[in-house]
Amino acid sequence: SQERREPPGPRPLPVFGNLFQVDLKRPDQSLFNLSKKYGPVFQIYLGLKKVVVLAGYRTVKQALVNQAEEFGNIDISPIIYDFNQGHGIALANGDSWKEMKRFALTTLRDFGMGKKMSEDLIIEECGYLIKEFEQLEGETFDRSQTIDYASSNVVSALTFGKRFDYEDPIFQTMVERNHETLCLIGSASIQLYNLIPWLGPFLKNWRDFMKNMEDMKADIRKLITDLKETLDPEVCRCFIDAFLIRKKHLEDSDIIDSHYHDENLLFSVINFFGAGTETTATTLKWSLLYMAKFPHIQDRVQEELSRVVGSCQIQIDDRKNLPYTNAVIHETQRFANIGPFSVPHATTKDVTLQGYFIKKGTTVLTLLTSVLYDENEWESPHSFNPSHFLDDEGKFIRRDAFMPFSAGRRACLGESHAKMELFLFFASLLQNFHFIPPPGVSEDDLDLKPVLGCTLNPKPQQLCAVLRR
Ligand code: HEM
Repeated sequence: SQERREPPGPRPLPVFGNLFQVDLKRPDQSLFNLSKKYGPVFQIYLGLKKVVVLAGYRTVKQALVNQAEEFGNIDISPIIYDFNQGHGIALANGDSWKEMKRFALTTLRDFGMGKKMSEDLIIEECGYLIKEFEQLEGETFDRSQTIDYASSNVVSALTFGKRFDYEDPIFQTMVERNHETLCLIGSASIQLYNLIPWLGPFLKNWRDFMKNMEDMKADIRKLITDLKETLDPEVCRCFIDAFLIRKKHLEDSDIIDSHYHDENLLFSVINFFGAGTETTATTLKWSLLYMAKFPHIQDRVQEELSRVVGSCQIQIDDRKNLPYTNAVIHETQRFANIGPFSVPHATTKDVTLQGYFIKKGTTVLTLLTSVLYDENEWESPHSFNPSHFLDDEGKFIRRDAFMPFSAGRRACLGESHAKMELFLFFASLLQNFHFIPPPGVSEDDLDLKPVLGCTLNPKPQQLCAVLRR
């Protein structure tokens, strides 16, 4: 019947499905192109697996916001199950997810409202990051590791109640391993494993992944143990403390089968570290590359910063007086589009979307590329244009299709935190340094084509940070 009409899509080959129709270098672009042919709701076969793709702001919003419940599960593929066995926040579903997310949101909000905490620890980290750049004395740098460490330290301070020295070998290993694990999850051989799980032990990437997970869990368990041993229920130092205190309260009231158990703590922490490090760091790397690439935009940011804050310490309250800087950060997130697929979702029940029937448990990709580059929403989607976020008087404006954090009930838990971090890091760096291509390289030579890792990353390229003071 009409009710059961499946979404259209290209005809699949046996076994391979539509794999040959997807450019693996930019799969998101391929799917965006297919949506122009088949419409905003279409299906493709990645091998034997059927996936429904949602494209464009209107459609993605309709699913994630208006039908939030129906489209609100994460797709638990075999590798995701190996990752966390259903525990934690980012890759879990059901009551446990709901309770963990609620708890994490409240806890982060409390840290932000105790005002000083979140803001101060980001400002402190800015200081360390600036010192690292100063030491370069205008020499070239490739932007990567220091920024990863700074970003990871903000999440670490929230979760473990302490930052790490950039030279700390254990910390360096944790950051590197986190990156490697995310890349492994995205690798071709792990996708093969997802289709044919018994292959696991024969695949090097799967074995590496499992080993990484064990090492990561061991490191984090150790950090948790240290906090447990020094826990004072009257003083909450970090997320882990907040969790342990809640757990103790429940146990003291003889509630022992709650969701507040060691595995949920362990994987929530792993999620914070995993979701909070790479995303913010990659965005920041893009922002510096754009500034070197578009010097007239950098000049305007620096003019605004000089005029509004001068050489004072930048604080979050300054954001409302820095509309151009804020617009540049938003445009960076839009244009860089670091998580083009978001996280694969799955339907929680049979559902109809725009007249198409989608069965319970179907994998759904919300194509964020098609939202952040939606031609019906953005005046000039294919160019870096901060005016997307400014009105005629130069005031900052929000845009509905600004959806790098996704939307609806699975929306990013760290959104307001990440925004604070991006603003303070970016504005402090631009206040102190001018970013330019290295000697002998012109702005035109800087390459904006992304490389697909676990996020869309800038190509490794050298830049110079010239002190402005
Ligand atoms: C620029 C920075 C960031 C971007 C672009 C980003 C983006 C995203 C996206 C697209 C999702 C998936 C939403 C979905 O499934 O529909 C997500 C989920 C999540 N993010 Fe972020 N994120 C960022 C920073 C952070 C930070 C700093 C944290 C931690 C403090 C964090 C924690 C999480 C968690 C825990 C989830 C899972 C939420 C859930 O499943 O309900 N993220 N993020």
